[in-house]
Amino acid sequence: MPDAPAPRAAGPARDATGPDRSGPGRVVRTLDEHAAAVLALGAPLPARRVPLAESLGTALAADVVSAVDLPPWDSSAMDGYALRAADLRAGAVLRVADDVPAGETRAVTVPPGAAVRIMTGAPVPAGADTVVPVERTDGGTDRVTFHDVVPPGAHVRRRGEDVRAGDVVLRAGDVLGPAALGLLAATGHVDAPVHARPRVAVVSTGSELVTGGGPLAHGQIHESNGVQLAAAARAAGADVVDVRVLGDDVPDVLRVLEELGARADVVVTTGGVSVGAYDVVRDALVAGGHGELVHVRMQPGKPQGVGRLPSGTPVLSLPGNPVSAHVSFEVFVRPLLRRLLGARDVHRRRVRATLAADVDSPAGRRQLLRARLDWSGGTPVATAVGGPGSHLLGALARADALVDVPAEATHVGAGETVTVVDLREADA
Ligand SMILES: Nc1nc2c(c(=O)[nH]1)N[C@H]1C(S)=C(S)[C@@H](COP(=O)(O)OP(=O)(O)OC[C@H]3O[C@@H](n4cnc5c(N)ncnc54)[C@H](O)[C@@H]3O)O[C@H]1N2
Ligand code: MOO
Repeated sequence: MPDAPAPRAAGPARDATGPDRSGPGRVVRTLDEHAAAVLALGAPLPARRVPLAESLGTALAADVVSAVDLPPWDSSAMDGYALRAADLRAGAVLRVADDVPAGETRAVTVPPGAAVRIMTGAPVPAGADTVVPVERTDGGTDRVTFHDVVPPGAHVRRRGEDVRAGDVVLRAGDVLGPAALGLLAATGHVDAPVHARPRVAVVSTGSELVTGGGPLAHGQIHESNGVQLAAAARAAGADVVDVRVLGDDVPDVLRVLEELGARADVVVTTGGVSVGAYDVVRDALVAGGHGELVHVRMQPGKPQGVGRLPSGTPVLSLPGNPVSAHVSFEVFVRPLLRRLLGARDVHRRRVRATLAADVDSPAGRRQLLRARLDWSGGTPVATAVGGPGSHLLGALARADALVDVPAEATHVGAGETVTVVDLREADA
């Protein structure tokens, strides 16, 4: 994430088996160091032309030029009468010489001393420079009486006043939202040169996980991270090609990871990366020689795995706690997906906000605290929801922001200014 402290000059430290229980042999990194390491795993995917209807949320691989002027000709902004401004006076009565609906392709001219009935979006006839809305007239069809005047040039949209043929209307790296797609269509395009969407496979691990609803035995829980991460990947612009839920079986996890690696651009796993006896993703990454285990100095999201599968596909192993998985996706996976997608800006918007109430934070770990942002006043106000527990999914679902508490801070007081990551999806 931006606004970060500079990475340490020295190489990554190896963590001793100390009181933080991060585990022997783990690489210790700051959030920014790990985010940079993950981002370095990918580059924008190849470009192709994709129909506009399938391009929402993709990023342009090249600048796009307009084929036409917008508007393409002088057009009326109102239903009414087109005429020469010189002929308009309050109380004037003019002959209605013609009728121009939208879609009229005849070249119509308004004679001096006459008016042409015109509809919104229709071409303004030659000779006319002004449109009088129908409400300011008697609405006549043979002869029309003008109740009052409008300024010369009123309600005429000039050819090319919005976009000119040859203008670059969108740039490489722009992510296509609804308005951008509308602009592409209006400027004569039926498809767009965009980078491929990253193909993402999601793997949840844990013998306690149950899919498909139904009653739970003691010790079981409904699987949720797979659903959550797949949705987050789609919201980031990715294609989710597979979602698997696996038990705590190392050979099985290893086999599935390698299989998915051949079909995906990124494999995301959740669970089993900590220091427990059955942390199978950790063991599969080590057994397959596919990656390293990392202790990131953050909360939530401390245990992480990262590497490459035999196909070369990056594998990102997030912790199993639902809030940890979600926040880890936000700060590590999403920027990589945005990079593969070719987006110019891979990071979420960060804003300065006022903290509504005191919060505490662990020393030495950068905390990303779930919060709601109130934008109703001048400066946004951030209210933490649910506290720091990384199991608090109910609170996560109410949050729309992350308060970024620096690693060295152990307390931030009400009224202090904090940096906040805005999690709301932009309209691209
Ligand atoms: N002795 C230590 N224990 C733990 C440490 C530590 O340093 N020393 N770190 C803790 C931290 S911090 C985290 S985060 C977790 C991460 O552990 P894992 O990645 O191995 O995750 P699991 O143990 O598999 O699961 C944790 C938690 O999340 C639930 N879970 C897992 N997957 C799903 C899913 N797909 N859907 C819903 N919920 C899921 C799981 O049932 C557990 O409750 O380790 C701490 N422990
Ligand atoms: O680092 Mo864990 O992700 O705090 O719960």
